[in-house]
Amino acid sequence: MDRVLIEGLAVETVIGVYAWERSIRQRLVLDLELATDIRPAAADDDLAHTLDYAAISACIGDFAAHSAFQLVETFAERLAALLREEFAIAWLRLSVRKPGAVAEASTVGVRIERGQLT
Ligand SMILES: Nc1nc2c(c(=O)[nH]1)N=C([C@H](O)[C@@H](O)CO)CN2
Repeated sequence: MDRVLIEGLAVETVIGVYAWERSIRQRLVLDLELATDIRPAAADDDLAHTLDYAAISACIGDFAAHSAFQLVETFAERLAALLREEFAIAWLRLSVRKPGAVAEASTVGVRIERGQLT
């Protein structure tokens, strides 16, 4: 199956388990692979026949701006469910990274896959 890609998408959100994290916004960096057949869009050269990565990126930014989860796990799970519902995405792989959360690591985070590849 083909994929539409969104890589290195930076968003600002309230995220974290500790008290000091509840009153600040922190940066998360997301990578997404969205399964879709790109041939109909390519055949017609028509954005309406594919997953619009600009619209999806805007949706993610809005989701982050209005969420305040403790765990990156929860952020990832809820976002994956929202995107699959809103954009009829059969399968996706989503990485959510929280750079700077662990000083000794270049980054930390989670990667999930949801849905079925047909
Ligand atoms: N698996 C996880 N571990 C931790 C998380 C998390 O979201 N998932 N969060 C924290 C803290 O919020 C941390 O990011 C603060 O530096 C700790 N471990």
